[in-house]
Amino acid sequence: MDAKPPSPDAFLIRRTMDEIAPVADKATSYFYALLFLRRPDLRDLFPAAMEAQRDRLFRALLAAADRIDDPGALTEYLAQLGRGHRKYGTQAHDYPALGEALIGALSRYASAVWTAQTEAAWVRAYTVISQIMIDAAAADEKTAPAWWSAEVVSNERRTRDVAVLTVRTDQPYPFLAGQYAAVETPWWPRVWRHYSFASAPRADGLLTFHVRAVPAGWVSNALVNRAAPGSVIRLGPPAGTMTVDHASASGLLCLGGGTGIAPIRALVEDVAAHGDRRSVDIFYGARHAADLYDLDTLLQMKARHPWLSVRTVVSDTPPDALTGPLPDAVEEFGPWETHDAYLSGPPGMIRSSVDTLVRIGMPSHRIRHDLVHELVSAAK
Ligand SMILES: NC(=O)C1=CN([C@@H]2O[C@H](COP(=O)(O)OP(=O)(O)OC[C@H]3O[C@@H](n4cnc5c(N)ncnc54)[C@H](O)[C@@H]3O)[C@@H](O)[C@H]2O)C=CC1
Repeated sequence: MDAKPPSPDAFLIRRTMDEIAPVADKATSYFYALLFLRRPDLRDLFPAAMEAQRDRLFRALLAAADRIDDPGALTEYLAQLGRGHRKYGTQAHDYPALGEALIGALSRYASAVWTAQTEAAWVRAYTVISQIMIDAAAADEKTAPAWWSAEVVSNERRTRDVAVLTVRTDQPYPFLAGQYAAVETPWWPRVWRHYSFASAPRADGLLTFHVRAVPAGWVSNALVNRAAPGSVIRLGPPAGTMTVDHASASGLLCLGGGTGIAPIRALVEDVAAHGDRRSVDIFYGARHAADLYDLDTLLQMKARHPWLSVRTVVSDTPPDALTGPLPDAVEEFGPWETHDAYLSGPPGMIRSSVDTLVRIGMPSHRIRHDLVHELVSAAK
């Protein structure tokens, strides 16, 4: 395969990132120190405890710069990021200060490769990045609120640490099955975490999330253990590209690990609602059989829909059915060349599932999942 050589700017940007990688922690701290020194007022847009936020913004900027040679992917990623930043209260005039802090941190921690050309390449990249974000936010402002208030309707405990939360938004919330939203609780102001919708859009407008309370997970523990009917949380705009292409007739191969089963369930409802009757094969993975908290619902769906198959894969204890890593089980039942794959679960599962599927011949453009770095924060 002929990989296109990077543009001169992309080459300089990648070289800076390679230099920064081993000292990314220090560069991140310095980035925020510079930012708050120059614009103390921006401190209020961030959570009180910065450890939770730490490198998210800095990493998002680096991820964007890394796509500078791929305008399609760059625009899609940044437009979503720009819209998503409205809920933090970010204004167009805040972007120059962010750019200065970014370049200040990079020039200090990548000093070995920093030249006037490198700086010029970063200035050009940041100008493109910030303009796409600003434009997307401005366009979104015309049609959508910066965030939605949502009242908890029910909090149903499924296992010791997994809860199903149902909420009602104050205004209509348009989204697609397979997408996710950032969620903020009243107990941890300005700390946002991503959760996938566990059902397709419903006639009653209610939204559902599956949340596992993970150790040291502020938002997840608050949602599982404190959110009760009447609690009000905030939601950012819908995001994510793991949605069904209804123009295609291909079967869907769905891998859901742990609470990653939530959007898979939404996809099944979406296929059913469109009357597509495409084959949908679900592999539902968990560490222990007792963690397959949503199996009953999936089996009920299977009883209604002859085109749906559901297989469970338990990795850490010997069950009566399939054992071992989720991707291996999928390989056993292949080939899947005529399917589109939908992957949802822990980052490690997504990475190894992509590797397995590509290895057994599935073209990578048929594999859908959301950005792993976004989902890492989803776990907390
Ligand atoms: N749209 C998405 O991609 C969504 C992702 N998630 C993420 O899914 C995760 C769910 O966590 P838990 O319920 O605690 O699941 P878990 O950690 O108990 O694992 C669930 C499944 O993934 C497999 N797995 C875990 N690590 C793996 C690895 N490195 N390689 C191969 N397989 C691996 C396990 O064997 C099991 O089958 C969270 O990180 C959450 O952020 C949750 C909802 C939606």
